Amino acid sequence: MAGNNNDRGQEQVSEALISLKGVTKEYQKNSQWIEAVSGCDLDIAKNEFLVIVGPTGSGKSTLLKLIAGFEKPEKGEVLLDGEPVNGPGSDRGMIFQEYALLPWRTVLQNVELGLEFQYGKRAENRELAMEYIDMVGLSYATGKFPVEMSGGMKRRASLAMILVTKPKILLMDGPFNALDSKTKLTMHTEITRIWEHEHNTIIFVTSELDEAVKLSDRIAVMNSEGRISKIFTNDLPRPRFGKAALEPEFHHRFIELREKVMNEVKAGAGKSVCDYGA
Ligand SMILES: Nc1ncnc2c1ncn2[C@@H]1O[C@H](COP(=O)(O)OP(=O)(O)OP(=O)(O)O)[C@@H](O)[C@H]1O
Repeated sequence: MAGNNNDRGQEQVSEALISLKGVTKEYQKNSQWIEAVSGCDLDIAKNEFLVIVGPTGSGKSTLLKLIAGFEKPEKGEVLLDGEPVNGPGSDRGMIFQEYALLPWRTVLQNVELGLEFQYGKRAENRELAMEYIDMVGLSYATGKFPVEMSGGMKRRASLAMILVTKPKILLMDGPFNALDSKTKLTMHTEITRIWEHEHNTIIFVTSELDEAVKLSDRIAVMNSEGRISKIFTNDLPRPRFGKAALEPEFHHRFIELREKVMNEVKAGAGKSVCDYGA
């Protein structure tokens, strides 16, 4: 079974925060039923930064939606702290590729909205919103509307909107796709800093292997059959930015892991599109 074909990464999770047990999700596509996710077993530890990679259509987004509770499995179960997930909850915050900002609200008003949904209008919402806007480095732009902001600023604002509600689990689906490389680098530093500060558990989908190796504790590879073919443990020391990343030994290990993951993705791509580059 695919879930058993794991690297030692799977063995290291002694106490799982999230457990997927034999999870299968089917969709009807072109009048046929397909298994978008097929018999997945996966344990994710508290405070872990897990990155999921795989070819197009391998079920990465579907796996996140199952953990978020937006989708229900046909077979198997998703457990959170040992309890079955029956729907979305404030303990899980999902960040999509698209921005979730309301165009007629400023940064501050958008971030406050997250709190209003959860707690209603309260005096302390503004102060808390400001704290998280500061955390994502946007304090200079609290009064700006989405139309006045760059892609990077909108990502930051979306991140603050979710983070302010303090979800213990962050589900991030290609959150930094389509950002220019400089902004992406800043976002990588920021999300790592926030994760270290807030101690949340992050499950992050990407189509970029550099991003996967830079951010992860472990990397789960999905294949064209919707299965997890392998889980790699990422032993690279942190921090992984700036001077540390320029050390020859670090660079060598970085490339080595990237290659291994790349080979696994390619091996599992089948006929599906594999846009992970050379
Ligand atoms: N709501 C849906 N209805 C029908 N089919 C769906 C639905 N959502 C996903 N699928 C199909 O399920 C499979 C897995 O989709 P999913 O979006 O999870 O893959 P992915 O790995 O995230 O892909 P990508 O990297 O292209 O975003 C694909 O074949 C997709 O077309």
